[in-house]
Amino acid sequence: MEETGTKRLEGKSVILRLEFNSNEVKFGAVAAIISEMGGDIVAIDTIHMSHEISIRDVTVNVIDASDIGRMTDAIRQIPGMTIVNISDRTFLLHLGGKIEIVPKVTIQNRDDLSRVYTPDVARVCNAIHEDEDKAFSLTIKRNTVAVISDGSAVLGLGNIGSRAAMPVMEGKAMLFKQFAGVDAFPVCLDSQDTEEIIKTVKLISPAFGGINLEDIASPRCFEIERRLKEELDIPVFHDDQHGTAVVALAALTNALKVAGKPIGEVKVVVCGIGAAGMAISNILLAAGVKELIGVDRDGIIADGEAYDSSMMRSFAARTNPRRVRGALHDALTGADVFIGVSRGGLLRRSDVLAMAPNPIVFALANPTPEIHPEDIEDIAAVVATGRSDYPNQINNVLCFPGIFRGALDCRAREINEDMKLAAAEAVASVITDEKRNKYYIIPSVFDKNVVELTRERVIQAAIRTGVARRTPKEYR
Ligand SMILES: NC(=O)C1=CN([C@@H]2O[C@H](COP(=O)(O)OP(=O)(O)OC[C@H]3O[C@@H](n4cnc5c(N)ncnc54)[C@H](O)[C@@H]3O)[C@@H](O)[C@H]2O)C=CC1
Ligand SMILES: CC(=O)C(=O)O
Ligand SMILES: [Mg+2]
Repeated sequence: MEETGTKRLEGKSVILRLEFNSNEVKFGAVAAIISEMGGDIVAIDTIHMSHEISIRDVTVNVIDASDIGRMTDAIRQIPGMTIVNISDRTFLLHLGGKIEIVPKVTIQNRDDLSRVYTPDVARVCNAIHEDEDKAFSLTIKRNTVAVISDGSAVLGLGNIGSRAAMPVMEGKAMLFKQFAGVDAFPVCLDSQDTEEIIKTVKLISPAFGGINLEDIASPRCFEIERRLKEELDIPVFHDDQHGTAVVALAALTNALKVAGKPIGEVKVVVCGIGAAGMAISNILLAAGVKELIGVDRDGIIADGEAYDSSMMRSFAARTNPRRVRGALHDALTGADVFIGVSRGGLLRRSDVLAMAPNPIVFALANPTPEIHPEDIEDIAAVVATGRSDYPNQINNVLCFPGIFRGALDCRAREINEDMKLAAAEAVASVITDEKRNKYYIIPSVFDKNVVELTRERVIQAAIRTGVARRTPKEYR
């Protein structure tokens, strides 16, 4: 099995609305063609049925999206059969967007109206004017996070712009609410200018208890986060950096136990030293990794090379102690761990074969990983991706809901290093010694213990490091 860039089409589900004359054609004929063309019928809904005309919605799953074209061409050849419509279930789910705002109380009469709005609301406004901290208790601020993107590094899709980023940010908002009860709002900015973004986020910050920066390209994301952290008194967290780093550390902690390797003795290669790669490297160094090599587009990052950014110069100075030079393959020779947060399909089976025995491969690029698990399952001790359709999903969704839940509940001023490390320990600890194995190094996002434990550890760390402005009842 060789080599890089294998083109793989992702599974897809479509609904075909079929109209046919039941005297002329039987539904079984269509079903047979769908099956022959690689389709799996998962639902049939009758929309209309008369003596002659039958209209049915047929939901079909296919592994290879190109099967859909062949299948519909074949169905169109059946005499008496018409395809009225083809709908993509994912697009249907996005019609009109995925979230909405729902009031907590209903306005039933003029008295209610005068309380929620003018004139009575003015008393509440004045109370906040006199003591701005009351914004936390008397407005949505205490439970609301802005999910901010400029659309410049959306998943692994690149700079697709702010409008195209909205479905991802709406998705993040859903995850915040479903997993941690946090009200999050997607804010996609029509600017990719660092100063404009900083200014805009500061201007809208009064309404929010936290800022989650998402899918903003490096190196701009580093400066934006640094300045906002300095200039705002609410937590600012770049999810692609720190969320990914926390979950990667949690997963590596457990993967190393499966592979039987201590963290201080492993050689780690991080591919893609952008937002996620820089933060993953930093947290792994803080957690005890001694030999870490970064690889970006131009190859291995090494001290002594000329880099434009001071962050890259600092990274080079802190990593690659043996001053290895060359390309990804050179970095991977003899390495124990590969962590990819770069681009889909760039890792080859031969690269993994060059690694040390029992290699650990985290191919985290989304939506297409650096290598597909089935290509190396037989030679790797542990494989993980960022996707939900393989075992071992390393995705920042495992930590950002719990981290923000904890930070909001103790009204933390910031999310600091101790809180991130505490979150990584919490996520890792959900997998007990008895349960841990090569396919189970990281819990499911649906495991309720993840958010609960993360929240608890994050609050404890915030209190310990003096950034909590409120102590929740259970910690008093
Ligand atoms: N599983 C997860 O939870 C997460 C996955 N990701 C994925 O990681 C990838 C990177 O995301 P970000 O760090 O936010 O983007 P980014 O744009 O900040 O960084 C990407 C880095 O990869 C480098 N790169 C591009 N092509 C390369 C190549 N051929 N070889 C080596 N390096 C290369 C770029 O120069 C850049 O430094 C994306 O695919 C994203 O979807 C990001 C965050 C979370
Ligand atoms: C998971 C995520 O945040 C990303 O791929 O950008
Ligand atoms: Mg992201």
